[in-house]
Amino acid sequence: MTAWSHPVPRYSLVLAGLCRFRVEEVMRDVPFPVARVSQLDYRHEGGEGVSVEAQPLADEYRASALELVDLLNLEPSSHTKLKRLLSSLPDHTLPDTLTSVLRTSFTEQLSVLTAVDLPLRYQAAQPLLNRQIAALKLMKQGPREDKSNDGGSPRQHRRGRVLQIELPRGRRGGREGEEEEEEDEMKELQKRIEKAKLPEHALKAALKELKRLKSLPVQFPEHSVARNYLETLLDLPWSSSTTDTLDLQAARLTLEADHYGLQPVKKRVLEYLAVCQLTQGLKGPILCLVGAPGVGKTSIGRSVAKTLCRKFHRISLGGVCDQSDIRGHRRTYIGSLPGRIMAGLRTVGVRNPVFLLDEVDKLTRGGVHGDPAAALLEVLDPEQNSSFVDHYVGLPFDLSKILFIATANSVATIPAALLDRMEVLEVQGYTSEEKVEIAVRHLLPKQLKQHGLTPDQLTIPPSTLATIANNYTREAGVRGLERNIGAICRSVAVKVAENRGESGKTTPTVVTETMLGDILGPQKFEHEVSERLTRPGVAVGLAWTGMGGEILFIEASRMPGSGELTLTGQLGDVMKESAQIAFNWLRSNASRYGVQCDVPKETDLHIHFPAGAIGKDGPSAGVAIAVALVSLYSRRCVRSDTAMTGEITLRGLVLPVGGIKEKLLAAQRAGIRHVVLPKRNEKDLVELPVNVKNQLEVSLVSTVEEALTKTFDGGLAPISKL
Ligand SMILES: Nc1ncnc2c1ncn2[C@@H]1O[C@H](COP(=O)(O)OP(=O)(O)OP(=O)(O)O)[C@@H](O)[C@H]1O
Repeated sequence: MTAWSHPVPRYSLVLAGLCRFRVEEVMRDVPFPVARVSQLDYRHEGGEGVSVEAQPLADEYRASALELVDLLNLEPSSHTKLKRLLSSLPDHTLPDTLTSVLRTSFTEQLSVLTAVDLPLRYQAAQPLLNRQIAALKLMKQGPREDKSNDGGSPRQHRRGRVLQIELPRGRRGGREGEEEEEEDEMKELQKRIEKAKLPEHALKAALKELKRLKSLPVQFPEHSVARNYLETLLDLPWSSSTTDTLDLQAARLTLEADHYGLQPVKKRVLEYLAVCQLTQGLKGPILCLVGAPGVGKTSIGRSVAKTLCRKFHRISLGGVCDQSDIRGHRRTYIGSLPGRIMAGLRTVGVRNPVFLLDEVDKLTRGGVHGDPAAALLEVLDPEQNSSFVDHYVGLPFDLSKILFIATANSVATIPAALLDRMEVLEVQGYTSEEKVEIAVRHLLPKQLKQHGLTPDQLTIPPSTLATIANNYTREAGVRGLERNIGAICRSVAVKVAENRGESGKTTPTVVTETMLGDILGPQKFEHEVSERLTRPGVAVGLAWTGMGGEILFIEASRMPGSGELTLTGQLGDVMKESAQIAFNWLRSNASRYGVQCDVPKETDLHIHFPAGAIGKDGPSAGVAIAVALVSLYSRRCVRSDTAMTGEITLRGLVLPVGGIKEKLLAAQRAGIRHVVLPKRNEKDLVELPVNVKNQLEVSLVSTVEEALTKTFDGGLAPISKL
């Protein structure tokens, strides 16, 4: 098994306000505004303190700020850190910094920002800080009913108390305005509830929550929790859906237009859609598209949604290790959220979208907070999903109208119970020729459009595309190819933009193979097989991973020592056992091949699988290991155009292995001309594209003996019979 990780670039933009200024004149608007400004305040870092007049106000403000920190219930270490941070802030920046983090309205923030004179700024900022402190104190006391009975709701009493503590008389009008604003918002929510066409159980829950929301002071954390919940409830598509417009003929055309090749997958997808149409339902098995990265799995999902005129949403399951990712967190937790299914429904706004469950094979199983696969099972089970209850939403929601399509790189790691509910559709890797076709028909036009170019401005001939596919990428899919085409488009876009600036005209660019070095840098992959097979003890195996097929070098070497067998290259147990089997087969057959297999005592044997940083496992390298060992001990080189795959037994039989098509495509990509395969894999050759069949000579073998006759120039036959 192999694993690669590509670093994902992340950027952060930091904006810092330096001073207050007044715009005197706007000189230009596009591409960004440029203005002449006059500076209103500016202090050098660590500069002078505040004026004598402002100092008492500054001291009072700082004391309140420290009081606020004490009320925050922080961990001791965070508490100390925050206090230290506050003490390090100069007096004149404190009101700006703190106001920006307090719970304040936009108008209030603006009032602090527009106060250029420091005393005025403190006067504007202090009440806001006081209000927050009072609210925190009140919260600490806990919600209590106000006994004074002069009408109005308990919430108004509590709100009133907070306001009396901290609002100077002059600002009370502002707070009343805010209260009115909030009342309006409640009315708005009420209207939304009425309009939302909620089913009865959801309507009841929404009205109950609204009632609760009205009774909660806005400063209470529960207020925002209740509000978020109500908004989630109202955003869910309880009754809205799109109308399916399934026309099989049109579906066929869309699938053909969007994808080159992939005939078996398209055929099966059409069958699936036809059954959906006839049964007016989607109770069939969930389709699971399995294949290497970049072979078009997501893209097929998107086309299915397009053919049905449904909305499409992709849910990435990679790394999901907690069932609450699927089923949501219970609302008792602050910051709890609905699960990915409900969040997806909220995003698409209809209850019958196409959901693509991406990377089901990357679900982490057996997490401490419940198995996400079990939760997913419930989502996908047609018997249960008509009343799926997300922990956050807490109400049954009908998921049966959703069309789920799953994708995975390999079936091996899909949880068995999930796999049982799915119909696996293999999406194979592409040959070099197919990649060029895909690039010409789809990738290049797409990239041109994305970069604002036209075919008149940039042409990449098929021969150049083939060089990119063969020498700049080594992949089963076409994502790397698309990325390289994107890089060419970017470099041409610069030229086009520059030329346009000068003369208003563009010169067409035809990218030849010789230009690739300048644009994409040196070639990343070469046909190195023949160079590496010039010494005895080296053989080429064929491996299959979730990333597609690979060629795998095997190097064996012996040296004086004490009879030790060393295996390196991050091998899994099964692969180590394969090496042991191959070696012991050779020891028991050494005399028949006239070789001195004298490992015990006099020599050490070392077998290495290069690309040592990548983990490898599986039994399919057995034949290749045996061949490398025979090559080492017989001092004969393996054929320089040959690669092989197959499991071996101790008796020297060659057993069938998986991933034949991907392995043969990888061999063809690496410039191999001859492959040795287990005889029992003959049936897998049927699905091989004709051009690959024509380019590769295939030898089918049942025993290691037969394999040896095929892998050495002139063959290698035993000198005596068994
Ligand atoms: N047969 C094809 N015809 C046209 N375009 C294709 C074909 N195969 C792949 N592509 C294009 O290649 C790109 C990558 O495909 P996509 O994202 O669907 O891959 P994927 O199999 O879902 O990969 P992953 O497993 O990494 O999610 C997309 O731009 C897609 O349109």
